[in-house]
Amino acid sequence: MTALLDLQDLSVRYAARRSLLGGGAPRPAVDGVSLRIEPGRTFGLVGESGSGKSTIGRAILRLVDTSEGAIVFDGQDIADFGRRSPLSYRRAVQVVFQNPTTALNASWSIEDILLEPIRMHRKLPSSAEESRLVDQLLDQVGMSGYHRKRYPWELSGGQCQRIAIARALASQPRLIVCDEPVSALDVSTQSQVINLLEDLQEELGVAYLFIAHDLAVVRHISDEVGVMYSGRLLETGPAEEVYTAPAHPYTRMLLAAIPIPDPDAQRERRRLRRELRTAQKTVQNAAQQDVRPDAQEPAAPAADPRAEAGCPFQSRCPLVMPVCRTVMPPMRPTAGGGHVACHAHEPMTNGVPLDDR
Ligand SMILES: Nc1ncnc2c1ncn2[C@@H]1O[C@H](COP(=O)(O)OP(=O)(O)OP(=O)(O)O)[C@@H](O)[C@H]1O
Repeated sequence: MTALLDLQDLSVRYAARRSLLGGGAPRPAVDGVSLRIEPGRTFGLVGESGSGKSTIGRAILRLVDTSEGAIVFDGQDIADFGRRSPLSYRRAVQVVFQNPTTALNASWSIEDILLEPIRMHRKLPSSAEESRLVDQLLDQVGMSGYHRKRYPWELSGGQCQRIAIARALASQPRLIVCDEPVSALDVSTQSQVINLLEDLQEELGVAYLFIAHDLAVVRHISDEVGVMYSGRLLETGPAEEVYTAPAHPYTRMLLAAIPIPDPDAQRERRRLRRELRTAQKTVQNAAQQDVRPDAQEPAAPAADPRAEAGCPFQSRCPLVMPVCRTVMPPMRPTAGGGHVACHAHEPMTNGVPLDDR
């Protein structure tokens, strides 16, 4: 299937912040990220704070410039648009931000908030039709006509997020960048909003880039998942595969940190920890037997992962090897149809380890 959105080796650098030590080269906030989103599907992008997730969203929305690589939307490199995106792109790609109360203009009524994108993008022949569309959008996000004359500050966080979703839908987008859309909501509201997004996707065929710092949040909504660390994508794959057979030590650590009351899930987590310990021993044994000079060097922790060569996860990785300190591992296929950037991962070809062929 042709990708709706195709990020090709995308890098984004912010201008270096001034420090007492002087400027220095700007470090990439996003470093060589490639991912694809098919029409009507959801890509869940996870990683801890500062890993570069929102920067990818901002680059897609053209709020920051791309330093290297390309963002191809529906077959077109968006760099070809020039400084200002055409209305067609702004119509096709919408955003829902984390904080619904600040994302909505507090001095506008809900009706005005929805009428603005309707007038900009839909060009309906009469105000009666615009008004009908306001009702329809409210209905689609589970709100009623009663809310038309209300203001954002009169609504709950969950209701504001529903309005933000309705506003995004007003232009009939093909992709919505959902940047931590449920992080500011309580747990029961989170699942309502996620269910709503899933229902809307089924009804409208819209695709989502769903950004979250928590793997648990993206599990059910995502078709594909990508795990970021320090500007790099370390693992991608079909959501179920990433959750049941995580290939990167960082993904395993993130999964092991999710609190789950379910005994089956706890068993699964113990299995993941065992797997990680076994892999750790295998790597340590291999390093001891390795006669290469660099194999003898101790794995010193790196102060700033992005300032170092090699894998950005090296300073926290239980499987770190000397090569991890000098060479960024390329993305290699995993048995489950995903890709992982890890030197400790057994390379696969069509699901078969290379050494077993
Ligand atoms: N405007 C900016 N100027 C300079 N550096 C920035 C700017 N915005 C973000 N950064 C830096 O870029 C890196 C990636 O930030 P980004 O916001 O994309 O991460 P994130 O994974 O979305 O984290 P969070 O969930 O906290 O938003 C961080 O090191 C951050 O400090």
